[in-house]
Amino acid sequence: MTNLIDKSTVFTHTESVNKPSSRISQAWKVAPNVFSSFRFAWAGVIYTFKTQRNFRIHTAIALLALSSGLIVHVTMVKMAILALTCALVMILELLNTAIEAVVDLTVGTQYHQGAKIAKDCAAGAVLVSAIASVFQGKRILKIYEKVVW
Ligand SMILES: Nc1ncnc2c1ncn2[C@@H]1O[C@H](COP(=O)(O)OP(=O)(O)OP(=O)(O)O)[C@@H](O)[C@H]1O
Repeated sequence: MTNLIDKSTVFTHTESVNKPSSRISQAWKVAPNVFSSFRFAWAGVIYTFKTQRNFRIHTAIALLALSSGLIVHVTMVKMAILALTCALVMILELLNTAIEAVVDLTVGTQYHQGAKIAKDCAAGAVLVSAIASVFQGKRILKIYEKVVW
């Protein structure tokens, strides 16, 4: 069981939650413009890439599928579906990481049935999308026919 949150992060968050007015001013300071928002969003992607093995695997498979799509010259529409399918899996992995972090923030290392349900369902969403994307990718690319035959 991995706990994504360290104690100092929890303390800072609790402090800001207890002071609503300071939270608003902090939010303004934290993301003063749209470029900062992009930077923080990108930091989330980098964090997930660094800490989540499954996200790295999904990224590698997505790159492989997209480059295969280019190599076998699939149509633009099929390429778009392929890209969206890959993106969906990665988006759900990002949300899974976010849910894990919120659960860890709430219950820490304590066992809680609600925490188990939240984490299992979030992981289940990734699993379902990954299975669907494998079938979708195989159908679109028809790699077996092109490469094997
Ligand atoms: N606080 C908790 N209370 C009860 N069960 C928990 C708790 N934390 C984790 N679990 C159980 O342990 C499993 C693994 O949790 P963990 O936080 O290690 O996720 P993970 O292995 O990083 O998941 P993923 O591979 O999806 O990133 C969860 O799916 C859940 O069933």
